[in-house]
Amino acid sequence: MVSIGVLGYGVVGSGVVDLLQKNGDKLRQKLGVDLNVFKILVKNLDKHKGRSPLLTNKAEDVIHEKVDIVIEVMGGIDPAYAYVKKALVMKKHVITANKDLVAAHGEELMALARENQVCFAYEASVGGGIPIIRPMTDSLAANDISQIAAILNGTTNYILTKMYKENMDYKAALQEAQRLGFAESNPESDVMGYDAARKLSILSTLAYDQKIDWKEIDVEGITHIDAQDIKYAKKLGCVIKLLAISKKKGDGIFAAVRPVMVSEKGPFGQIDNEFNGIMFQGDAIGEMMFIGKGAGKLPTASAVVGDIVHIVQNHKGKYGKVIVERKQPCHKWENPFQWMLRIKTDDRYKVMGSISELFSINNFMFDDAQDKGEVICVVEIENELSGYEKLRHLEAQGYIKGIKKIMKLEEIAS
Ligand SMILES: NC(=O)C1=CN([C@@H]2O[C@H](COP(=O)(O)OP(=O)(O)OC[C@H]3O[C@@H](n4cnc5c(N)ncnc54)[C@H](OP(=O)(O)O)[C@@H]3O)[C@@H](O)[C@H]2O)C=CC1
Ligand SMILES: N[C@@H](CC=O)C(=O)O
Repeated sequence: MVSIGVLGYGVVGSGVVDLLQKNGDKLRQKLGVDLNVFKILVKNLDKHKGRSPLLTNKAEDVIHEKVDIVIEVMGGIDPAYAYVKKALVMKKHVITANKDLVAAHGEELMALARENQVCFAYEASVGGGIPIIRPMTDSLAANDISQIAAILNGTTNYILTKMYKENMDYKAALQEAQRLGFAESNPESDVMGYDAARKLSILSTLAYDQKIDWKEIDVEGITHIDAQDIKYAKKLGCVIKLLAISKKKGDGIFAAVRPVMVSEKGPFGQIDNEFNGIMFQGDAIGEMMFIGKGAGKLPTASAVVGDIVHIVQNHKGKYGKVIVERKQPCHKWENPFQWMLRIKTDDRYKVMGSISELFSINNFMFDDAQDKGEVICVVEIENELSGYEKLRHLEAQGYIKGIKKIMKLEEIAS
């Protein structure tokens, strides 16, 4: 029998316990052993009255001599970090879905796991139910990966889908994502793009064999996206997605998280709701995309239970390479792209004149009657640095009250 301690009984923790129960027979047949939940840690026992006799509010009941595998699905850094370290030192295998923890302390915890001859597995920390960590560490290891482009946050993708397809307002869509268990306990992490940046840092570190710190990734969230942006994106045959992109550029690495307008019919344009999509460019495999549910109870539990199976089948403490070399990513997009600009002004004609002088214009698209005080257009940009330089010139003209820009990509060029 394999004894499992679970830290956390929220969306993911309860999903893991339910899934182990639901598919217990099938797992027993596959593995030849029983998977038995020993104890489950929660913060507030009163909240869970009558739900399970295994609940406790004492961590030492879970990180216990009799336990073989500790599953950390509490979230946050404290006390999760201390609990995971304690479990590894006690030579327990550890599985986590906690990207905050993996992005901040992953390398140290992998090294500690190796030292103690146990596994530190984190499949659910990126892409929810999508198997992506093990493909990156094992199956795709023969490739030199040059680029990752991905939708990595289910909550923001759900919000943007609802705003686009059902004209739902941002706040209502966020509340729905919270109700469905997609959002973090502090959803700022989702909507400000930090969650996607953490996941991009985990994937990029594995892809490029150099530590990419999530705090050094250029991040823009979706809080400023409004119904007008969605309306203009639609007019252009586009949909707005929060994309996480990293790519090798000579000796450097570009890494950013941004809302981007992509073609409605393209590979990212069709990934809706809580689904994630992760596209790689490898020298042997070429382009490859993984799509699936990136958030939610059972999809995430599926990845956690997959890690249990992996540990039981291998049991050697080999899982997870330890990356020590650090790399600071650069933030500026170096390929041609377009910006949709929304410029607030009292003097539209002057602004249009200035834009025409500074930029090559693809399209002026505002509606005279509706879009009062705004000039809306799509302009061609050679690279981001030159684009910002031109914006500075535009702002210096004085009759501009504010500029909003959203990147538009025809394709994610390598
Ligand atoms: N939700 C999702 O779709 C996904 C989540 N994840 C990650 O999985 C982890 C868990 O997420 P989720 O299940 O949604 O979170 P929840 O907020 O739903 O659940 C957290 C659980 O941990 C318990 N907990 C939190 N802090 C403590 C503490 N200090 N001491 C004891 N127990 C504590 C809570 O106890 P109590 O119930 O008493 O409050 C609760 O049972 C997070 O790292 C998240 O980022 C990863 C992929 C997808
Ligand atoms: N809050 C996260 C949950 C999964 O990691 C998301 O919305 O993607």
